[in-house]
Amino acid sequence: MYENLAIVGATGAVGRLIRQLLEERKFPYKTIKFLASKRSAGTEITFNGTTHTVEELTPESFEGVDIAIGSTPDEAAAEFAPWAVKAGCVVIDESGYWRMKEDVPLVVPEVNPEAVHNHKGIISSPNCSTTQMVVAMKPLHEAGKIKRVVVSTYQATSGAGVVGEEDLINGAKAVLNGDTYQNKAFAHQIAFNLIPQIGSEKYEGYTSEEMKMVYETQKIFGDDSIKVCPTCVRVPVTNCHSETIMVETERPISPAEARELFEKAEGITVVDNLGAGEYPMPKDCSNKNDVFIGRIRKDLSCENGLTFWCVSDNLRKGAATNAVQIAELLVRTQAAV
Ligand SMILES: NC(=O)C1=CN([C@@H]2O[C@H](COP(=O)(O)OP(=O)(O)OC[C@H]3O[C@@H](n4cnc5c(N)ncnc54)[C@H](OP(=O)(O)O)[C@@H]3O)[C@@H](O)[C@H]2O)C=CC1
Ligand SMILES: N[C@@H](CC(=O)OP(=O)(O)O)C(=O)O
Repeated sequence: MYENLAIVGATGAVGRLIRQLLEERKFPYKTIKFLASKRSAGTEITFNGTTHTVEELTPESFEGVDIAIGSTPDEAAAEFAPWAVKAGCVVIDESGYWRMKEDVPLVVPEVNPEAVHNHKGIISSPNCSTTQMVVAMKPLHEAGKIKRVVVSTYQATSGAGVVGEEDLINGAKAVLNGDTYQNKAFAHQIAFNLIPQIGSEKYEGYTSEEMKMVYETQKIFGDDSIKVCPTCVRVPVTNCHSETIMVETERPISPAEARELFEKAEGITVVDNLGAGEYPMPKDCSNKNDVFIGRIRKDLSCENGLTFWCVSDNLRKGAATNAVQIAELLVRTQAAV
């Protein structure tokens, strides 16, 4: 039975939303505890009308816990997940640390729900830019087999956590007032600027964020032959990642067919009327769980190419919503046994 929960990293940007989503979606539970680092231990959180004290994460935190949803930095996830598994708990982890490990399913419920059953205690939720892209790719891949993807991202500052959000707001105020501002999350000023680097230098001139989009996409589809060419850019938008996605398929898919496939797909909302100025924009997609798609058109440079615009709330579908959906999948599957 999955009825005793722990939320690890409960005070962070993603953790806050996980709490909100569990309330919104009336997630069933008997007990719940909220864990964070020593810094936040002792602070109070109200959840479903009850006040809880945040506890410091320790090896003993998982006694009697059935599911832990973790949204901590990689180093903390590397440490706590084995403690939880040892205590008999299933971990759903948001961090990058476990995603590419063997025996750790990387799950997006709209794309590869069956993978959830292959876990040995740890299930990973993908990188936020990858998640929205694979949700969009899924119906096209099923219909026409995607061979190649060229993607450019426009990533919001909330992707870098609470301090990323602060760097945009406080940095913008400082620029407007002619003051100096010391960034906490970014290497360069983000207000009134674009930064074409997310993560560290990783492989052949690609960053770690970009290589996550390559490797995680292949793992989720179970197909290493899908080629992905990503460019990840940080933009001065507080929330929601946007992407231009160009796919090349084995058989041609017309824009009309793609629209129909997107409209039928789970977790996708189409907003696509260029003449009327209607397309997804971060300000409209924030606080929503779906992946939004617009500007669907033929790629004029490629025989079987299709291109479109895709926006999704990186903290929701890119992180918290996806993790809570995985937990719901576990609960549903258990109920069905
Ligand atoms: N933001 C996004 O769009 C996405 C984020 N993710 C991943 O989710 C994870 C969390 O990201 P985000 O919420 O943005 O980050 P935040 O920095 O906003 O939050 C981090 C959380 O982890 C806790 N924490 C940090 N160090 C430790 C530790 N040593 N032991 C216990 N708890 C610790 C913090 O607690 P305290 O308050 O005590 O510091 C806080 O609750 C990261 O791995 C990130 O890569 C994944 C997809 C998208
Ligand atoms: N790096 C992403 C968010 C994130 O945390 O990704 P990951 O969980 O793969 O480190 C961003 O900054 O937008």
